[in-house]
Amino acid sequence: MAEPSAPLDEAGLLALRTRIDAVDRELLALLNRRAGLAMEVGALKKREGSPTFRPEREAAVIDALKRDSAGPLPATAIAPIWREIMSACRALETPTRVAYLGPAGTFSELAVLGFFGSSIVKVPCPSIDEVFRSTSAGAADFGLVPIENSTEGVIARSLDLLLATPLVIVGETSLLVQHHLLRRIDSRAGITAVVAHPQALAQCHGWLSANLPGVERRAVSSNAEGARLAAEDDTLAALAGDRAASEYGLHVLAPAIQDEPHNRTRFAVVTDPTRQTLPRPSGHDCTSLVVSVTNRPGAVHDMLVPLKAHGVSMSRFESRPARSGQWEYFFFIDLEGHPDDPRVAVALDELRAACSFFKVLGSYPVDVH
Ligand SMILES: O=C(O)C(=O)C[C@]1(C(=O)O)C=C[C@@H](O)C=C1
Repeated sequence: MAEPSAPLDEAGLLALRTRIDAVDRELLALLNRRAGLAMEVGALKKREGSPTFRPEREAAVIDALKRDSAGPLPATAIAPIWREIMSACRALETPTRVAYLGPAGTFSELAVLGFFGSSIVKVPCPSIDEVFRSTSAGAADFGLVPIENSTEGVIARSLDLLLATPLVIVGETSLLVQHHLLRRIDSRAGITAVVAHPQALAQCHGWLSANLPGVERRAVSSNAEGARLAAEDDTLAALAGDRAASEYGLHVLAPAIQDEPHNRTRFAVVTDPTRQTLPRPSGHDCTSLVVSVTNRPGAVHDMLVPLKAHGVSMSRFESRPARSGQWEYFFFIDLEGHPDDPRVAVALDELRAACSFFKVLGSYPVDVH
């Protein structure tokens, strides 16, 4: 039996809440003062034809506040609070339109809200190709696409489009991705098919084999689309996250059934470099490239020598077949640093000289949590 709780000190509670109300009024006045200053920045930028969104500035603001915070707010609470504040301030300057793999309720949408905050114009798209197309055509200022998953590896279509289109990466963000088994009725009996994006079906392969053997796995364009279908058909179950469950009113039959509990997806934020300025150094940056070398012994080793020689660290090295039929590969490389740093610039120049193909996909602030 639980201990009977002590009677609440009503007077003490009221006094504390009155003080919280007073602090909230102060915060509101300060936030409005901040918003006014952001509007002045916006007017200045408009006069100079300069874009509103400055990811390196936002990353630096958050980094500095996390460093200087005296607590007791945990450092992890700082980034989401200030992302929202800056999102609202940015929206007063100009609306930011962001394309992503929709519909409502996808992990991509969650990543968009985490990165840009909620004061944006959402442009949900039916495919990754459409995200690139909308951003290239100027229907969106930015696009957000998944590029790799910690369980399943690269998202090939995103990498192929980064290679093939002139869009550049200006930011990154990552999400812990938990898939639940969702259904309109609260029972596992009579499920004829599990519908989800192929990546989610793959990430839950072990659980589905053990718990729903023989049930069809049907690939659809997104997990949210699967949830939408499951909301209309009682014979279907979907694999999707909390947001899709609440968006489509589905029961969680089994929570977090992905085979890898720490399943993370990394997303890239892309833009058209003719419409937006590229991020300047934030102090903690990543440069992404795609390169190819002629197929000869030692070629990959030689290509990487300049990085070691100039002390530039590599945080990712991924190969994709070049589809030439010659066993040639494209290598997707992430380096630590920004080309404004002379060490990185020299390493990049030497690397370029050692490659038969070389393209910088973008330099951007490392994800801040
Ligand atoms: O500093 C700027 O350039 C601003 O426009 C202000 C501000 C902010 O709210 O702090 C808003 C948008 C930018 O992306 C960066 C920062």
